[in-house]
Amino acid sequence: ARGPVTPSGVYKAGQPLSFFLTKVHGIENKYNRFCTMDVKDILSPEMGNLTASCQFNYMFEVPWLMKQYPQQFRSKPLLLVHGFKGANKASLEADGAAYSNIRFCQARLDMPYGTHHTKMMFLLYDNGMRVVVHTSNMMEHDWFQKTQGMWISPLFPKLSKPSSTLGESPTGFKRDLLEYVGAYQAYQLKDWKDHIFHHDMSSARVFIVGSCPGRHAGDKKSHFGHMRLRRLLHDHGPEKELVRTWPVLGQYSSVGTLGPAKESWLCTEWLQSLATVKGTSCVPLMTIPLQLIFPTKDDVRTSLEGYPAGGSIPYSIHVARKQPYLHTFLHQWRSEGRGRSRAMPHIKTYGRPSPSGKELAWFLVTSANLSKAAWGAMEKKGSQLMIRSYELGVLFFPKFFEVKGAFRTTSDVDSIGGGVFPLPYDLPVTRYSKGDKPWIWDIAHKELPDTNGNMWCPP
Ligand SMILES: O=C(O)c1c[nH]c2c(-c3ccccc3)cccc2c1=O
Repeated sequence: ARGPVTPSGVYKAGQPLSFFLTKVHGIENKYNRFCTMDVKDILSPEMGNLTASCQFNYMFEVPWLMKQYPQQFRSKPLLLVHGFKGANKASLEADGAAYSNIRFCQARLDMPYGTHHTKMMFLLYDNGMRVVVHTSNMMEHDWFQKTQGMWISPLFPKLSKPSSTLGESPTGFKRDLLEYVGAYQAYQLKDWKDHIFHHDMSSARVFIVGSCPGRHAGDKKSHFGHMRLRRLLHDHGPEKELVRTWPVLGQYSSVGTLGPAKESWLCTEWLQSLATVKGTSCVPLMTIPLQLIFPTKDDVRTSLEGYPAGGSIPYSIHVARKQPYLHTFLHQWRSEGRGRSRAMPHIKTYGRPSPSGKELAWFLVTSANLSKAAWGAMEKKGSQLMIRSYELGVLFFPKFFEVKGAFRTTSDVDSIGGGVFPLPYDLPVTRYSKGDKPWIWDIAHKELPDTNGNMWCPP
């Protein structure tokens, strides 16, 4: 199959990878024709006859969300999984009270500074179930003029009886999804765990990479966060020789406090995980180029949205000031091939591209920004991994898509074919120019006007 084949046989994607970008409004149609989906496409009757759904997310505009469902699905049971507390929780629940089909599940956030970032849809149909793992908040602006990503599962058929072993995929998708959902320890998710038990997920070819709050020790240490990625790269990653000179790539829309020096966490613990190859994590980190993609002030200023795009790129001056070393790794947001150089990134992706960018040893699309809260930080001499937030992503390895060696890549998808990976941005990356500054959301930007002729004067 060439990706999600809807009942009418309409192909919404050109590849079995099922990795899409969201539709960007206001750009040439040709850039929204292949490997793109709008929120209404995902919820369309063409994907299945919906009987219930569950939306895991961070931010919700409830009236807008309800309008994204086709009229005939707006009365179906809808569970919203969030991490809000206090007034924010009350406000969200008040918004939902207007809809008798909406129920809520508040994810427990016991660690300070934790957030429920995970963005996932469970879509239950009369003939099966689909899982969508993505990067967009359930609010209009996130689906309008930004670069966002998603993985849409094949239709998982219903099993004749529930099973934790039947319906397992070569990547352990069903087991790992159940473990992730189980980590919430929430009674409101029991029915959805049962639905997962009841479906055959053997067609899933991606690995789940999740984070959940807690101090993970023993064998659980490699079940979440960057240690989960380290374990998967150790078990299924590229041959050491193949990627010896290949960069590690990180692309994200916000950054946490990573410590006073690159050796504090970024270029030691975190890079050690992402640079892991088949069979070993012992690679000379000094020889591994680290390439980070993060929008410049001018990328935001000249974007389709203008400076307001920066309202979803919350990099604080208080954090930036503490880690000037980070800026030496930064590269511009460039997506000429996908027509998205002016659609600011809210997608988060990580991978191992060849120096030319023509090949890719693995690729992760996730909710996780570049932060210790999301990826975890080792404690107690590396015996436990402390994670603050819920995050979720899916990891693509070539061999699980019948591709020998590395994926061939393209950032120009109008000729997408088997085994070619549709990148969200242009590779090789483009370093910041002299004078380029990273976008910072809580300082004024008044030197030059944005696309709409406005300046940026945060309160
Ligand atoms: O999970 C997500 O997608 C997002 C999570 N937090 C965001 C914030 C924020 C920053 C500091 C404190 C609280 C919220 C601001 C703007 C966009 C986002 C966002 O997009």
